[in-house]
Amino acid sequence: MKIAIVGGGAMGGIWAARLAQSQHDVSVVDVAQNLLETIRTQGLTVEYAGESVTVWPKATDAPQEVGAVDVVFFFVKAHHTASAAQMARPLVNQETTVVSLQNGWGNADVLAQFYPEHQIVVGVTYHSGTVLAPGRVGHTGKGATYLGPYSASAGLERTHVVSALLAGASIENTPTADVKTEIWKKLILNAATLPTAALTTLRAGELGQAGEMLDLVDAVTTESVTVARALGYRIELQERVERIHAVLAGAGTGKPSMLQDVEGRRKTEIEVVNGAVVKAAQELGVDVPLNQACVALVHGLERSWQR
Ligand SMILES: NC(=O)C1=CN([C@@H]2O[C@H](COP(=O)(O)OP(=O)(O)OC[C@H]3O[C@@H](n4cnc5c(N)ncnc54)[C@H](OP(=O)(O)O)[C@@H]3O)[C@@H](O)[C@H]2O)C=CC1
Ligand SMILES: CC(C)(CO)C(=O)C(=O)O
Repeated sequence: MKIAIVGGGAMGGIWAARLAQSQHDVSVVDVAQNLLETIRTQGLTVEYAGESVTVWPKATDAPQEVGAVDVVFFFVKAHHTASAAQMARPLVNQETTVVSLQNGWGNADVLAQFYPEHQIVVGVTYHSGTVLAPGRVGHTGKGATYLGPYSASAGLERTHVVSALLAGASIENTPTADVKTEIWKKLILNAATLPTAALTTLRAGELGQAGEMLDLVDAVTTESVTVARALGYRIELQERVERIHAVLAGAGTGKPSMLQDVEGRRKTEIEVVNGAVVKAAQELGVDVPLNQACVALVHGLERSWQR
């Protein structure tokens, strides 16, 4: 299949390597010139458990050179989704399936401003990755991936095509019509783990060690689960707490994505993570002081970089 990955950083790099290894025609579309130059001259290298694989996808900032593809995966940060979707228009014709497995709430709504709703497949992934250098990615954790149609009226055909594509590239995944529940479940994980890691510089495994920080992770989880349940999602607190502890332990020395952003002094996704929980809570009239504190602290940190 002809595949494009828009955003060839940590997650996009992992996806591009897996799909290229499965003999698909993969193009990485990105704006970072040093990344594109490295992929063109040295290939894209992904390291996992002490082993590394190098693949040679096309790498470009000119999607018109690639043309329409069968599937395009968006792996940019949420605040870049709109500009990336605008740039990626030449990749999409009426056959193309557009996929977002980004973190946070609202990415697919943005994509739907650019592409027909029935072509969009949305979901979440519990894989994790770290950019070690441009074009060199550490695949720090493996986990489940959930996919489903963005539009309730769309049916699961496109979801199954993407699911088979990923399964063929050894990316285990579950197609589901109830993908919004899975997106909220991941949002709860991210709200609990991303600002706590970003504000302390603790890596995933360190954050998962028993103690006051893990207690705080659990308390943010409890708050966000209350909001999700008030919205009508069937999400169990105990399941979330156990899964979050397992994901943190499994990601070991990996740096949660918001910590990577803070270390690089890049704008974070706090707005679409804890910010989304706060927004939903305000609409419901529920108090979420911990999520609010996370938003304020991360915004404060971002503001300090402008001094
Ligand atoms: N890292 C992780 O472990 C996980 C991340 N995610 C989610 O996946 C998404 C991607 O995250 P991650 O891989 O960490 O991000 P990265 O920052 O590692 O990679 C994003 C890439 O997109 C590029 N980019 C920025 N703007 C555009 C644009 N307009 N068009 C094309 N490319 C662009 C960036 O370039 P530049 O650097 O120059 O901005 C960068 O190379 C996020 O939503 C994240 O939350 C989900 C699960 C785990
Ligand atoms: C690794 C994980 C699952 C949680 O921190 C993640 O989603 C991220 O880093 O963005």
